[in-house]
Amino acid sequence: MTADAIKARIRTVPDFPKKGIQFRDITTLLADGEALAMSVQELARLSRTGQFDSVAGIEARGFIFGTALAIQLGLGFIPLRKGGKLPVETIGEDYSLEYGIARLELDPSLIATGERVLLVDDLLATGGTAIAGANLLRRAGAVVDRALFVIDLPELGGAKALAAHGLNAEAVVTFEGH
Ligand SMILES: O=P(O)(O)OC[C@H]1O[C@H](OP(=O)(O)OP(=O)(O)O)[C@H](O)[C@@H]1O
Ligand SMILES: Nc1ncnc2[nH]cnc12
Repeated sequence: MTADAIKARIRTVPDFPKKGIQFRDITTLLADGEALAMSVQELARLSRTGQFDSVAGIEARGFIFGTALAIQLGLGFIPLRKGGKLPVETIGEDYSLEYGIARLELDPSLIATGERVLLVDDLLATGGTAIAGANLLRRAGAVVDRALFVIDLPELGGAKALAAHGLNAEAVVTFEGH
């Protein structure tokens, strides 16, 4: 029921940002206080089977849910930023996603060796973004084996791709089709 209520608040926009993409737009979910709170509660519930020292979120939409979850769990938040945004020395990964290519960067001094980091993003499609995020965190010394999403698009194979990289992926809701 909770998942259905959350799903009902997500808007689907065809052919954005490219023809053939069914864009799952979370802005309608964010604008609904009850649905937003439920989404964060569901992420917190999924996280309870693990022990974490911090939460990392992926710019931009992953910052919203990742920060809210970190506050809920009483943990710090690690931002994985898009290329060229951080004012210090960074490590970076280039990657492909459902509709393009991008780069993520991390300030490795934010991570203690062996720190257990929970990776969070709004949506899992091909998994390219989350794998790049996990790679960065691991290069900085973190232990990363869990990733949580509000939305999974299973037909794009993201969870399988993450599993091949040692990451267990779970999501609050799924959408069939692209
Ligand atoms: O599983 P993948 O195929 O890698 O796609 C998923 C990623 O795509 C979207 O981010 P986008 O790069 O559009 O950035 P935004 O959050 O800044 O809108 C989404 O927020 C995920 O991070
Ligand atoms: N179909 C989709 N909708 C929203 N964000 C996405 N990121 C990657 N694929 C997406």
